[in-house]
Amino acid sequence: MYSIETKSLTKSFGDLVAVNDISFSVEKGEIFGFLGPNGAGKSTTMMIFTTLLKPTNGNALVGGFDVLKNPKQVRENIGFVQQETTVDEYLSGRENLLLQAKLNHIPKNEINQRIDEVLDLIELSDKQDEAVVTYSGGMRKRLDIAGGLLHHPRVLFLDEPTVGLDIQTRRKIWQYIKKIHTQFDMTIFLTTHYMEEADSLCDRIGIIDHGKIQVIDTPKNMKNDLGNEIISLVIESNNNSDSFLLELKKIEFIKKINEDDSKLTLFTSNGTEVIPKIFQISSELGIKIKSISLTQPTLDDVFISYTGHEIRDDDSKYNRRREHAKMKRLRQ
Ligand SMILES: Nc1ncnc2c1ncn2[C@@H]1O[C@H](COP(=O)(O)OP(=O)(O)OP(=O)(O)O)[C@@H](O)[C@H]1O
Repeated sequence: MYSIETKSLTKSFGDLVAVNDISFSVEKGEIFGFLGPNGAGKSTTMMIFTTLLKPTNGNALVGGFDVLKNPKQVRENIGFVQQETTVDEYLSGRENLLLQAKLNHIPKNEINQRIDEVLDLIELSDKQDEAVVTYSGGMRKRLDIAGGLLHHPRVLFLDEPTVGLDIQTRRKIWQYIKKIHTQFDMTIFLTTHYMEEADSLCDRIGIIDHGKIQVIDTPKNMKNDLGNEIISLVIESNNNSDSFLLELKKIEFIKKINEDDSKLTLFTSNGTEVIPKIFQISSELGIKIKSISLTQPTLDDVFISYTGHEIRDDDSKYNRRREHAKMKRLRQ
């Protein structure tokens, strides 16, 4: 049983194809993550799933409902926690949730009990009567997430749930997301550009770049597919560099080689066998090895192997995102 199914989904803004013919499904109860850099098409896809944008082509079913034909039913079955916090700073935490409960048409006699339940879950009961202006960034995010849970959605959408937060707060939020997932037994679809977040939270990850899905798999399988070891090699280039690369490609156990100028990354299933062979070939061809190291693959390596570039995780993103979101709102 799928919570999200999409086929040939495409979204263009003028000449720009932000989401380019993507098809995939998310199983009921899964935590599924879209991992990709700025501008990859993550938020656009999520906005289509949450009925805030219409696709140019293709379609999607969310919670079994068609986003184009049954948008109201889709909205009743989902929670959407946007990247920007939507809480009102001058209201208390509880007042914010009351407002959210009314917007979600939660029956009056259930409101207080549901608010108590989510406040307890995200451990904000003690601070519920304080104005949000006094809350830290992490507490505001928790309150935002709580607001998305009040109507007990079947599918929860989290757009970059920890962007702009420090690493300790980020890890705390991951714990809350895991707790919510278990307690509410819901499907979670999240977007992130943090490798560690995708690795820690997601059952499966879709790597998205330039509007296209490059691969979908479990983090573990993705890493295993690269081989269990990585040899990073920096050489002093000379006329034999091309032959050196050709010879390396012939070595048994090497699954893939990425080249970045004089830096070579070799994905292998048996580093200890491969390293002596590298030294042998380099001495035969007169190639000087400046450095060599053997490590275990990370999700960063997986990302590079599928996209050919790093995810560019820079701190300026948060402000850029705010500008971006403002632009989106203005254009709608
Ligand atoms: N309303 C819009 N009008 C025009 N272009 C848009 C609009 N929304 C998004 N885009 C463009 O579509 C592309 C994908 O944007 P999207 O926000 O989906 O990316 P993303 O992966 O979520 O990255 P980011 O985290 O930077 O938002 C980008 O090039 C973006 O500039």
